Amino acid sequence: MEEKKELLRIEHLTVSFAQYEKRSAKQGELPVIRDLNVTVREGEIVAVVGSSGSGKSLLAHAIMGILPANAAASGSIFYRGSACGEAELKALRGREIALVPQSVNYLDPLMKVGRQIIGETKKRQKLFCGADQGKRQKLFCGADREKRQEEARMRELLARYGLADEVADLYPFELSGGMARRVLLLTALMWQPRLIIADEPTPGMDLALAKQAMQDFRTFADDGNGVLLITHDLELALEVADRIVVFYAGTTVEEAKVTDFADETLLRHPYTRALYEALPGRGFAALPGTQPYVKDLPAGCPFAPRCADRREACDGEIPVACVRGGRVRCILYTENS
Ligand SMILES: Nc1ncnc2c1ncn2[C@@H]1O[C@H](COP(=O)(O)OP(=O)(O)OP(=O)(O)O)[C@@H](O)[C@H]1O
Ligand code: NI
Repeated sequence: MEEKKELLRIEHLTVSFAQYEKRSAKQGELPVIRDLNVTVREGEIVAVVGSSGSGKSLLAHAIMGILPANAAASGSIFYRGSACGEAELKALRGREIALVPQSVNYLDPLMKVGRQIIGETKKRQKLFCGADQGKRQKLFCGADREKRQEEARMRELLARYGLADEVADLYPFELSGGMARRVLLLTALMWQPRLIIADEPTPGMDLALAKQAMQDFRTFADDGNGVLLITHDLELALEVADRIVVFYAGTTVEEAKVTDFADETLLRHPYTRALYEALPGRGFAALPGTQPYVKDLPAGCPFAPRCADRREACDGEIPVACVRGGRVRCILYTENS
């Protein structure tokens, strides 16, 4: 079978925050993401699964080029085969890559919802048509017809997510949390980008709407686009994704096909197996202990303190191994272990 074309490839991404050390004017570096790898191909939904604080949102922000000012990133981000620096990412986020942010605070509080949904689409078209060619753009885009089409599409999307037309005339503060989430989601769908980065898109939605969102992601991916679905909900991810990337304490510990989750013995990393054991259908066996805070990360494997298979070599460097068509970062799969 022909390998699908890559949309996004992230290699060895590291994100650190500059911070002052206690009782000293010295600035230290706090790495919160370390050596992280993710790939999304055309036609794929890739789910990034990990518990709170594992670095999922920071990954989304690194891809969108919107990390906070005190963060420094290194590593490589490729979009459709081209390496992207800050400027390239900025251009892409207006056109090709859309974010469904985790926080509803991303809505502009001073602008009516409808204008925001359509405004984002306009911004994108401007980039396509050439920003400084105002008049030509009007002719080129057929302004009136275009506007009617956009409004019709917006109304269709609003209805699909159980929102009345009137919602377009509200300000964000007049929306409930769940309504605001739906607006963020349909804004991304409205753009028709090539890649959607959806950071916890469904909390606050009821089951039917969450299912609708997943179905829309599936259709979007089947049209040859890509979705990076960020979630702490493995069950949801298993329903819709093609591949699962498991995060633990700021790094990728495993990359597996969804079908690997049909049989526990196909899973590779002890943490992935622990997540699997915690699924409702598997008896909710919660893993004792907590994910370490980035400041207290042990050397070597961050999961080692909670791992039943722990051995001395876990304290050293752990390379990524390719196993059964997936990837794993665990000493059990390296030579001489
Ligand atoms: N601006 C910041 N300054 C310092 N540390 C930060 C900053 N933003 C995030 N972090 C730290 O980076 C780590 C990863 O945060 P991130 O928001 O990516 O987690 P997450 O996996 O998205 O969690 P959640 O599931 O709760 O949304 C956390 O330990 C967090 O404390
Ligand atoms: Ni997050």
